Amino acid sequence: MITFEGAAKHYPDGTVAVADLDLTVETGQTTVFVGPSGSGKTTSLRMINRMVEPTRGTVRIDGVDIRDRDPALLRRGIGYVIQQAGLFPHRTVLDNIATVPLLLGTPRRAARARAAELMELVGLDPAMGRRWPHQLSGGQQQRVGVARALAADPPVLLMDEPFSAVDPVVRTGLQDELLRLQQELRKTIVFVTHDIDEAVRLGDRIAVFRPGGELAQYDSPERLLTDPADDFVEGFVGHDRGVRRLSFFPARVLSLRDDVVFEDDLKVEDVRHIAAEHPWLLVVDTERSPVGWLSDRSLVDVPSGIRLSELDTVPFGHTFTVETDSLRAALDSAVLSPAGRAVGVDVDGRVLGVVTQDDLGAALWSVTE
Ligand SMILES: Nc1ncnc2c1ncn2[C@@H]1O[C@H](COP(=O)(O)OP(=O)(O)OP(=O)(O)O)[C@@H](O)[C@H]1O
Repeated sequence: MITFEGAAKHYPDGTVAVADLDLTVETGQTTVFVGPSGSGKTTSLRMINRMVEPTRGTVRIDGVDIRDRDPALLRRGIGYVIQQAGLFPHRTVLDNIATVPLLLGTPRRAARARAAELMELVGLDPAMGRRWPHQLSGGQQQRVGVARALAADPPVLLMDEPFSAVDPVVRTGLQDELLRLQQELRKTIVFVTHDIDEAVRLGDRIAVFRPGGELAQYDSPERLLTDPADDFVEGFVGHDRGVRRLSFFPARVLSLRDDVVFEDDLKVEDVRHIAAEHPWLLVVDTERSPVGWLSDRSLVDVPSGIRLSELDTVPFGHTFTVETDSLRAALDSAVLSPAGRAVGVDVDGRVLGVVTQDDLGAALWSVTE
């Protein structure tokens, strides 16, 4: 447990970087510091490993005032990951990861073996260990940064905007990887970001900072979206927080219909009676992978005997996974679908059914009211 007790940082020029911070970071959880630029997130984070000394107040780790700890020893128990990884350019990837164990006197062979294991843990091919940092993509470098921070197996991990320099797709992949790692490792993570979506995705608890280094709200992601403490937090979490909240409700509450789903070896006359009542039919192959949408109008002039596989279909858009996705993913799937309907699949990508906008609307009202 990390506790800030009235911790403040004032600079001689009068800047109040952090004002009287009282906050407890729970062991084994991910706590996210989020807020606009200059609101004191990084300063607060760096108080934890004594890179910044508070001008007032106290920071404790497991009850011990960190001023009573030797900074070098303290930092051995605290991994630190920064934006753009901060790798040593003239060391191979493997030696970058092995930096701390080597400093602590671990024999080179053992340190490199451990580094190779860590590469696998963060989703990198250990064969990349012989490369130089500049020979990796930005996302791969961030993974190396995470592996390096984990090398001494510290109970605490500080992450300062670690994923902000990579593109959104890579960023989502890195977030997924961190969620997976955290399931396994249960470190005490403090993560700084500007991005409320990232905070909601990764945080067990979120601390929202406001300009002037004040804590505006400290809550679970769901509480933050449901019940923002004031106008500042409401503005910061965004006026679309209603839609964001849907990420906390599972898509499996939806009722899916499969009476409009047809395998593509059927003939047009087998489906005409359904098409008379439904504007869109979903065609799947014999493995139940989605093929595309057929509109009722597109069947009008098609002679009998033609198989569905011979017809042009409209792209099915993107699917949602019923067991693991949220209502937000289902809504997204419906909104982006040319048919205005969401396609629900199982974890192997087989179609379980479709959800119409009416069904979706009814489910949204019932869970969020
Ligand atoms: N050495 C310093 N001297 C004076 N002011 C400083 C110093 N270091 C930081 N500050 C100020 O303290 C405030 C908080 O900075 P901090 O880096 O903690 O903010 P942040 O929320 O992490 O911002 P960002 O998201 O832009 O990184 C800022 O106004 C910054 O300019």
